[in-house]
Amino acid sequence: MTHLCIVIPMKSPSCAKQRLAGCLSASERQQLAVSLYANTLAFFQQHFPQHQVVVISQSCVVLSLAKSYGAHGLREEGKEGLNEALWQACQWVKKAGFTHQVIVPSDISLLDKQEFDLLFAVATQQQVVIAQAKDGGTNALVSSPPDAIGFHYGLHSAAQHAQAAKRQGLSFCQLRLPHLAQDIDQGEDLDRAITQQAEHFLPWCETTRKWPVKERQYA
Ligand SMILES: Nc1nc2c(ncn2[C@@H]2O[C@H](COP(=O)(O)OP(=O)(O)OP(=O)(O)O)[C@@H](O)[C@H]2O)c(=O)[nH]1
Ligand SMILES: O=C(O)[C@H](O)COP(=O)(O)O
Repeated sequence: MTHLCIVIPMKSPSCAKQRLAGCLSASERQQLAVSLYANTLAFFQQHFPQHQVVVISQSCVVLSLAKSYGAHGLREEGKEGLNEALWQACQWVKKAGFTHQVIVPSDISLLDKQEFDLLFAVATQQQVVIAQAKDGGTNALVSSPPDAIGFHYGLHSAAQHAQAAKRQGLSFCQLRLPHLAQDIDQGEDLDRAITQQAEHFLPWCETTRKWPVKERQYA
């Protein structure tokens, strides 16, 4: 019996999207981070209400927003970074008796139900499933049991997670899904997202008066 918990790690908005500092102001970066995060919460509440969602963050505002979308909020202890935050969340997921943990970042520009239907279906057949990010990162990580492998988010993390699963003799597979591969890290990612999914980003663009500016210079 699959009992699946979705874990969303979320930085404090004031610290988020630092790589966009070359093209967005601090308040624009904060607005973007929060709108992507709220969109992620709304997506799972609407399309996968049967799955528990857990958010881990240092920010009370982030945890309060999680609660408003029916998610459970976990207060991150210390400031050790993403991998430590995920380890803390994983202890809660294990203790709560979930068989599968699915880590999803808060900054995927367009979440696609069919891609997650596929991810969750594969998760019933493999102990680890890695949905690669466009830059070699990890944009979704399924593990069963939740602590099946350690967390190696950072440079080339998809390969790191695959090696960890292989080392431990676990069944695993890597997926490259068109929308799930697209998180927003750099200015070019933001322009692509606004251009390709304008209707989805319209509220944020209008709030911040930002629109794809072809000649915009990115740092
Ligand atoms: N709880 C928690 N979440 C984190 C931490 N670092 C990153 N995240 C989250 O992990 C996901 C991937 O984050 P990154 O792309 O590395 O960070 P970012 O804030 O989106 O962008 P940068 O500031 O440019 O690195 C996002 O959902 C972040 O909010 C952390 O230390 N703690
Ligand atoms: O995917 C990862 O390992 C982390 O999210 C960091 O990668 P990113 O900075 O490309 O999002």
